[in-house]
Amino acid sequence: MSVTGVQGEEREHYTRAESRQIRRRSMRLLGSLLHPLRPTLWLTVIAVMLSSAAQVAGPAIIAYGIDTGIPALIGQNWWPAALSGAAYVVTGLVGAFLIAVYIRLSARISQAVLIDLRTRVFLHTQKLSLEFHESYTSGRIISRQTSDLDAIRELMDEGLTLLVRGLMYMVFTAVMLIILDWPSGVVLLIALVPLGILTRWFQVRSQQLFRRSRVASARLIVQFVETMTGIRAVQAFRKERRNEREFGALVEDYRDVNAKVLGLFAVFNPGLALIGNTAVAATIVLGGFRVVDGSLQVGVLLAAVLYTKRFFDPMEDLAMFYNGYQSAASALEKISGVLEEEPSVPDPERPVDLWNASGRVRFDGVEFAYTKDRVVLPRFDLDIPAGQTIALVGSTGAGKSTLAKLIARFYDPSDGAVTLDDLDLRTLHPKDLRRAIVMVTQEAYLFSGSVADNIALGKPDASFDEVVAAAKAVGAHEFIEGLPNGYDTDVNKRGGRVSAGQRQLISFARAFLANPAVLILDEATSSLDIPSERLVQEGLTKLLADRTAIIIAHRLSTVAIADRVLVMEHGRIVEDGSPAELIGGDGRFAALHAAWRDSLV
Ligand SMILES: Nc1ncnc2c1ncn2[C@@H]1O[C@H](COP(=O)(O)OP(=O)(O)OP(=O)(O)O)[C@@H](O)[C@H]1O
Repeated sequence: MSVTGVQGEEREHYTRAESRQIRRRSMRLLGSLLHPLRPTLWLTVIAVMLSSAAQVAGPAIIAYGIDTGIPALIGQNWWPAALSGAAYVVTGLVGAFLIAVYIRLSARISQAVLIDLRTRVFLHTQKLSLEFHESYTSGRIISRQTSDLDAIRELMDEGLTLLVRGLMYMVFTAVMLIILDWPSGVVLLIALVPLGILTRWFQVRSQQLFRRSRVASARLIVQFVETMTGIRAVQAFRKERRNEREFGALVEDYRDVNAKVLGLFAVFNPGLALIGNTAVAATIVLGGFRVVDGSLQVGVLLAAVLYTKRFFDPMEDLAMFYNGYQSAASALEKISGVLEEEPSVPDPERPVDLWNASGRVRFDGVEFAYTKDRVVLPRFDLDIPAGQTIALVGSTGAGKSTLAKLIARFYDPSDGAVTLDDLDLRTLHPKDLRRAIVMVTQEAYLFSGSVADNIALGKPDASFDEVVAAAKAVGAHEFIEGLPNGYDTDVNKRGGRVSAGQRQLISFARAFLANPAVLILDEATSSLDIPSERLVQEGLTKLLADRTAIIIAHRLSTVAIADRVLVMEHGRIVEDGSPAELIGGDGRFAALHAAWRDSLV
């Protein structure tokens, strides 16, 4: 199984080759993010190194003060003591200044990386084809944009400086200790053995637990987002109790795994303190004997003790860093997977010009399958002359929406070609395609903003008069005038709420303004009341005039305004003719029509 793009994202285990592939992909992404920031990065590293060096100088200066400064003071010589005091203050000040410098620089880097990454993820996911969005849920997209980016932000904001500073500090400290007093250095080296074992133990255990904790928190987000996006269904079907139970189980799982993580720290941190204190004690005892026999100065012993103690200080931070690093690395892996996805409906490299489409649509030997194992539309041909109004009918799952999506090029056929004015849709510039073919979906989605903005989406440079003219044409003007702020009413604010039928009319006005050669309409829910239905029906008639139209008709009243009816069954067109012909015949449509007529009396 491949791990390209978002495939295999939910898997817990990867083969070695797959891990390498994923790691390489996220490193490439990281490299491309950091590349423009190289000068700032170098400055940051230099500032961190210098500040660590300045801090590490402290104990050596103290040793000099005690062993040279104090004896000189007794002999009335103030200079060495004054010098060590001044050196201590100056290194302290320089260290503090450099800390301020690198905090500013690293903040600048982390902001730049995050903004870049956030923008890339947004623009890229927006560009990906419908096929991607139909399978990759919005919960997962939101996870990428929120918790994953947060994990990376946390690492960049604090983790990286912790790591670089901690490591630098440990290396410098060890080197200074060895230079100053090598026997104490040997004690430290011996302490590294249990330290290595403890760290390895922590690393192995924490890797699994941190991964489980991330999976658990991602599940929480997905569950939350899916409940909230489907809140109508949740409340309508009284799913709250079940959701509460499911959410409760997820929270419990998350808590358990976090408790285990804390348990790890409960062993690691005291273990660390034990090793550190033992090393300090050993240094004191060993050094004490050497001070007594005169082979070691007191000041050097004090410095050696300070160095040994300080060596262990950053270790707890490094363990925390490891946690942050793992979260950020896995977040980056997932994000790089999303960014690796290619639109399954790619833009043509050299688009063909299409100015005024007449609206003739043809399917030439088209076959279509969403997944390789199941053909949804077996091979077929279909010719729709310009200006014809087609009603697509058929039972649920027959393939009507699929056929419509092929005309709108939300998907490309698996075989054959869909053409507009004899041009393959795959060769058209997306702008030309969207201008020529417009699909009005069932939900008639309205964006936040005014009614006028929502209508103007059909033609972004439209004047207000054109917006009003479009609304009048489809019969939406009257109800819009009646809204609290007329055309300026915000459709998503309280009071600005519009009914399903009104929403449909707004989307008709939008399509009317766009004035496409081909209009595809996934017809409204049949829940409209009679006056609304009549209103929508009138709007529809105006909208359909002078263009090719394909209507997925759920109401037989809509079929009456069609020139031609296509009846679909199991992905095939089983009947094709004018409404009168089909009603007069003895096929499926005639039966459907008879049943509908009977239901009216
Ligand atoms: N994104 C998808 N991935 C895989 N299969 C799909 C997808 N969308 C639809 N299908 C399948 O394709 C077949 C045709 O579905 P389609 O939505 O075109 O039917 P329809 O006639 O429009 O139905 P309805 O009237 O209920 O909307 C169905 O069997 C459905 O399960």
